[in-house]
Order: sequence, then C-alpha cells, then structure tokens
Amino acid sequence: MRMTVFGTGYLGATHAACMAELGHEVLGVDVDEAKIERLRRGEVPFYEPGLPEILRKHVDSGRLKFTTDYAEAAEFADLHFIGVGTPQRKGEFAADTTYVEDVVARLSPLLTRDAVLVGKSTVPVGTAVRLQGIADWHVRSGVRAEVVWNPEFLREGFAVKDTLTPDRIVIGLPGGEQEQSLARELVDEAYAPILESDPCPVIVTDLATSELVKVSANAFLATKISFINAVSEVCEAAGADVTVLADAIGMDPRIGRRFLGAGLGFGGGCLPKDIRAFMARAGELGADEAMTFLREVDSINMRRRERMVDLTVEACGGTLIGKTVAVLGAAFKPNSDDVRDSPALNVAGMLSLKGAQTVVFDPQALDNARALFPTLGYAESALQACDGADVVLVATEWAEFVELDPAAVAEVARGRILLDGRNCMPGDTWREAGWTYRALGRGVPVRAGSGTPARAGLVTA
Ligand SMILES: NC(=O)C1=CN([C@@H]2O[C@H](COP(=O)(O)OP(=O)(O)OC[C@H]3O[C@@H](n4cnc5c(N)ncnc54)[C@H](O)[C@@H]3O)[C@@H](O)[C@H]2O)C=CC1
Ligand SMILES: O=C(O)[C@H]1O[C@H](OP(=O)(O)OP(=O)(O)OC[C@H]2O[C@@H](n3ccc(=O)[nH]c3=O)[C@H](O)[C@@H]2O)[C@H](O)[C@@H](O)[C@@H]1O
Repeated sequence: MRMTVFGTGYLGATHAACMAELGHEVLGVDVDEAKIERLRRGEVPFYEPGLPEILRKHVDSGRLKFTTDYAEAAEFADLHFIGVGTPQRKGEFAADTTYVEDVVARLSPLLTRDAVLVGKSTVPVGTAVRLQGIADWHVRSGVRAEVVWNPEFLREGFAVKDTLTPDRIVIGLPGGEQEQSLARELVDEAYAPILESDPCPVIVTDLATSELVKVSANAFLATKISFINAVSEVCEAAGADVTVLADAIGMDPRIGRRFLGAGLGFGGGCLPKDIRAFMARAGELGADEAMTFLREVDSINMRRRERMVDLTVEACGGTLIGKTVAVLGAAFKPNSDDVRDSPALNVAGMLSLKGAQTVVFDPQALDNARALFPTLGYAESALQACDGADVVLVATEWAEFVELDPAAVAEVARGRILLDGRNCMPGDTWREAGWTYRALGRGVPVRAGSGTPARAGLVTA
C-alpha cells in the first residue's frame, strides 16, 4: 500500500524505511531541504545501526522516495503518518506541539479525497482531538481527514529492530476498540506484514489512552532509572555497591534488572522532555498532584551529573584548575550520535566551566557535540583524548571504552584515575593494572562493627 511519513528525523526516517522494508510504497516528507536531499541519495543523516542498509535498498528499488512538497504528499497516499518533533517549549515544561499542528494545517486543505492522519509523535493527552479540530477546519467540503494515534516505542540504537518487531502496537481511535472506519482499515493494512511474520499484541483503544500509554511508558522508565540512582546516593553514603544491589533486586521478576543501570542518569531527546511535558499536562488537567513525583525523578537525575563533577574535583585533589580530564562519550547513550540533553556533554561542559581542560571523544557523536559545545576540546580517538589526562571519565558506555586496555591508556595518560560514570568498566582489571577506579554508587564496605562507612561519599570501589 502507499503511505507518507511526515518528519524524517530519528523516528520518521526509520519508520519510512521500515515501512518500505515491509513492502509498502513510502514517501517521506520534511521541511528540511538538506535532509531530504541526503535521504534521496540514500544517506541517513544520523547514526542508527542497520538503517543505512534498508534505506539505500529501498531508495534504489524506488519503493522509498522523499519530498518537501506537501501537495505531492497529499496526492500520493490516503494514509499519512506524522512523526515530527515535539520538543520542550523554551522556558517551560510543556511540549511544543506546533510542528504537529503545522503538518495537519498544511496537509488538510490539500487533500482531495478522504484520508487518515496517524500521529506517531509523542504528544500531551488531548492533542489528537485538537488536531482533529484543525483538520476539520482546513479540509475541503466533502473530504474527511480522520486523526488517529499510534505512539512509537522504538529505542535509538535499536530503531530498526524495534520497528520491525515491536513489543506491541497501540492504536488510538476516536471510537475506541469498536470503531470500524477507513482509519482502522488502513492502519491494519500498514501493520499486517509485521503481524503475519512476527505477531505481537495489538491494543486498540481510545485516543486519550493511546496518547497517555506513550508518556506513561517513558515516565515509568525514567522513574525506574531515578529510583536506582536515588538508591545509589544511599549506597555512596553507606559504603554499599549499587550494582550488586541492582542485580539482587532485579532477580525478582516483578522488578526486573533492565533500566536499573545506575550512573549518570537519563538524557536524550525523549525521557527528560516527556516527563516534564507529562507534569505540565497533568497540571493543565487539574491533576498536578498526581505527577509531582516526576519532579523528584527529574531532580534525582540531574543531581547525578553534579555528583559526577564533584567526584572529578575530588579525584583531582580539590580543584580542576590546571587539570586535564578525558571525557569518553558525548552521545546520550551508546549506539547513537544523539547529543540532545546528553549527560556526558553536560558533565564535560560543567568540568570545563570549573577550569578543567576537557577533551571529549565519542565514536559517532563528535560532529553533533562540536556543533553544540564548540568550546570544548575534542579528540579523534579514545587514546588521543587520554593523552596527558590527569583523570579519565567514562560518560557513555560504548563497547570500545569498556574494552579499553588499561596498560595502553596508562602509556599516554598523566594520571592513573578512572572514573566510571556508567558502572560499565571492568574495575578489577583496571585496579590490577595500577589504576584508581571510582564509580557512582559504589562505596567501600562499612567496617564491621563501626556502623559508618570507611569513607563518606564516593570512594574507591
Ligand atoms: N527519537 C526517538 O527515538 C523517538 C521519538 N519519538 C517521538 O517522535 C517525535 C519525533 O522525534 P525525533 O524523530 O527524535 O525528532 P527529530 O528532531 O529527529 O525529527 C523531527 C523532524 O521533523 C521535521 N519537521 C518539523 N516540522 C515539520 C513539518 N511541518 N513538516 C514536515 N517535517 C517537519 C524536522 O525537520 C525533523 O527532520 C517526537 O515527538 C519524539 O518524542 C517517539 C519514539 C522514539
Ligand atoms: O520516546 C522515545 O523517544 C523513546 O525513549 C526511550 O528510548 P531512548 O531515548 O532511545 O533511550 P533509552 O535506551 O531509553 O535510554 C534513555 C536514557 O536512559 C539512560 N539509562 C538507560 C537505562 C538504564 O538502566 N540507565 C540509564 O541511565 C540511557 O543512558 C539514556 O541516557 C525509550 O526507551 C523508548 O521506548 C522510547 O520510544
């Protein structure tokens, strides 16, 4: 079948290419001419494992095309996915929904026959109903544009796999589960190849529930991370080890080990802005008290970054003036080049403001990092970043950092201090090689009978 995808960023480009992979004819639409030019050439404008291969395959086969022309898109298909950005509004917690509104306002008057607009962006509850109003206002008489919602749960770094083999598909329709409409028919047809090859649960519900499922999922994930990071603070004070604790509590299947990775906390273009938008929307709905705990989730998360800076200052003997810190990692997580609200870059920026010479390396995110923080120092390899460093700080758990040879780093670094911001490094190996290894949430054991940790705060693990 034919379909369009509005917005060709991390979500939209992946969705468009995966829909082509499922056998559909797809037209990707964006307002960014340069991005569309690159996509037309079969180039993915960001790093996402597995995506370049399927994108090029379907650009070459002619099944996947790109345009900036809304009229062409209106004519091309009756099913239109919307995956444009919904960033945090400047100076506010609320989501900026102007981009999704813009798509609906511009596309609707160009439709010459009934069509279905399927929102995939993450939006505050109530947005779909508002967009339906915008569509109704703009469509020509006799034409119906139905707005439905189909939130996306993909993770960057696993975007292709998550799109082609999702855990679940959630579809929000104005009439809920009972609705039989063109929208139901077209969305079912779009996902039929997934359900035929590798079935997953399909939840058909009302619009509000579908919008809330998405923000609740992200809020839960953020809460889980902040829970373990809050416990991590207590571990630091008590001389306990948060990684052992996470393993132990994670063995209870009701809890589960995933997303109990203590460290620098969450960043990226979604979790931070989504919990803030959820709080803002709950407030608008008069349910602000229900979501105030998310303010704490946010604070715990941001505190981890400050703690990392404090630990670095401590490791440097109380001041960063005259010290060189190698920061390994710039992306908000490994297998991504996304630096939106990246804890790694935030920490690097704070260290630099406190007087450290900061040298950052990331296997994929250097260009994005340079564009966002041009004044930081950058290196072209991990070893180059460590050259002359007093302290080596791992801020993103790329496999190549985990596998670094401590002896090779020792040959170039000035100091022998490794700070593990992600609890990902083999601490014993580094200690055996003569390094001081320190990590967030891992203090020394409490001395028997003393009742107090051997050293308060963050100490050598
Ligand atoms: N990045 C991710 O892993 C996921 C993102 N989401 C949600 O998907 C949405 C998009 O996120 P990303 O892809 O990360 O954002 P992004 O910033 O990478 O991409 C957004 C794209 O929309 C384009 N755009 C803006 N206005 C437009 C318009 N009027 N017409 C056509 N294109 C327009 C921009 O030029 C840009 O290419 C957000 O709501 C996000 O919360 C949901 C699940 C996963
Ligand atoms: O709405 C979205 O955009 C997406 O947001 C997240 O996906 P993503 O932002 O790609 O990355 P995650 O793997 O969730 O990691 C988010 C952040 O949490 C951090 N994290 C993750 C796990 C953990 O145990 N500890 C931890 O600090 C990561 O380092 C990263 O900074 C969700 O996992 C996706 O399901 C969702 O679709």
